Amino acid sequence: MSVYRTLTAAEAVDYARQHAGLAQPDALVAAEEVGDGNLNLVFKILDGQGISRAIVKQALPYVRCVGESWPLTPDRARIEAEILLVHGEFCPRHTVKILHHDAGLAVMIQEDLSDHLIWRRELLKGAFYPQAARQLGEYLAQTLFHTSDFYQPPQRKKAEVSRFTNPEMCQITEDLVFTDPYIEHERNASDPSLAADVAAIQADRALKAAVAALKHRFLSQAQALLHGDIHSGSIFVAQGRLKVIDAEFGYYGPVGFDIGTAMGNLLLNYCGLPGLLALREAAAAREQRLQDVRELWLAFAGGFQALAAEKSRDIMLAEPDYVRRFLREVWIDALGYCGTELIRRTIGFAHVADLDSITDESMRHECQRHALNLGKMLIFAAAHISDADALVARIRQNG
Ligand SMILES: Nc1ncnc2c1ncn2[C@@H]1O[C@H](COP(=O)(O)OP(=O)(O)O)[C@@H](O)[C@H]1O
Ligand SMILES: CSC[C@H]1O[C@H](OP(=O)(O)O)[C@H](O)[C@@H]1O
Repeated sequence: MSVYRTLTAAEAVDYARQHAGLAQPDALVAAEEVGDGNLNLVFKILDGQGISRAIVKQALPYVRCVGESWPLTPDRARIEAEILLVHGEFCPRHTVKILHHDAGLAVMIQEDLSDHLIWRRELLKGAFYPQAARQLGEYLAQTLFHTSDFYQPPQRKKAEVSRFTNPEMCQITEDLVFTDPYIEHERNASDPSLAADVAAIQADRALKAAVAALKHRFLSQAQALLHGDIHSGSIFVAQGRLKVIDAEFGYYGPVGFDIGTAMGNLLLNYCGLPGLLALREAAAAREQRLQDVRELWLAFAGGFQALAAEKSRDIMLAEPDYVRRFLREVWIDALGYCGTELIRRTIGFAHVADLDSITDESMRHECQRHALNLGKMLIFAAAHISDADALVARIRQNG
């Protein structure tokens, strides 16, 4: 195993030449660092025509957007690469291909997806990808079913839980999603005019108890190998195509966390649209987002149910009444986690462009308040929302 060092652009090119497995490695001549996430270095490796042929992604030993004052395990790169390999085995159509990885250097080489676009950026412009939500639901059904106890032999599953124990990254989620927004914390960030809303959230004992229950399940329910941070910025789309990247927060956790995070990011866009687009376009795009949320759930639940009927290896778990009961539990969890994502992306450490890029201040605050209220409603009402149509009706009632 190699010893860790941070790669320069020139070293990234050499590395790709040696390890990407391309037919003409010497055609690779330059690298461009394009990382725009919170954590890592990402190089596009270019040929003589300036066309990107592969991606070299390396974990830094700290949180990139903060600096060396926030150290962070580079082992997250091994976990990310290995999760994407597992997910790629079960859903190759919608998982980025990992061409090579090295745990010592905390580096991986991925297929280049430059012929796709980041979904969040498309959603900000009001662009609609009618198949994307269904494809994301399919990715979630395949990856979560095949890594769950429905499919994995129990001894192998326990070994996998251990291989993917990801304590430092989980702690970030535990803190940033489930704790900081509900207390005064220096990592939180929100517009000063939301101060009263923030104070109300932080004083709401019933809300804190409901979020505590969600946090407890995140801490203790090893149901399946999650992506762990499946937001629209970690999803590439093109017409009829969708690919998931960036699984470094993954671990064995509650299935509803992935579903809720994905839904939450679609709903953050729903809340932000009136501040991002003109009235008519915003209204149309909002309808598409509601359709996306519905499709996402139906594709996931339908896919999981079909896989459970066809491929479950545990004959007890395969009992159709139990599968239905399990999916009901996932639904309730997902609505709760959708609520916590809406809240943490509005008043916590890591925000989203769907709200923060709204330039009109009062409109931005209105959209942010909407996200907070929708988040609270979902956390409280989760167990009383029967299905995807009832969810859409509730969201409409909420504003
Ligand atoms: N496989 C890929 N193909 C093309 N561009 C990529 C690929 N992976 C990452 N990128 C680019 O790098 C950016 C950051 O990647 P990401 O994996 O989200 O980093 P981080 O882990 O720091 O959040 C993406 O938004 C995208 O623009
Ligand atoms: C200190 S990490 C903050 C935040 O960043 C991650 O998102 P991204 O995919 O944009 O890097 C994750 O959501 C973390 O909660």
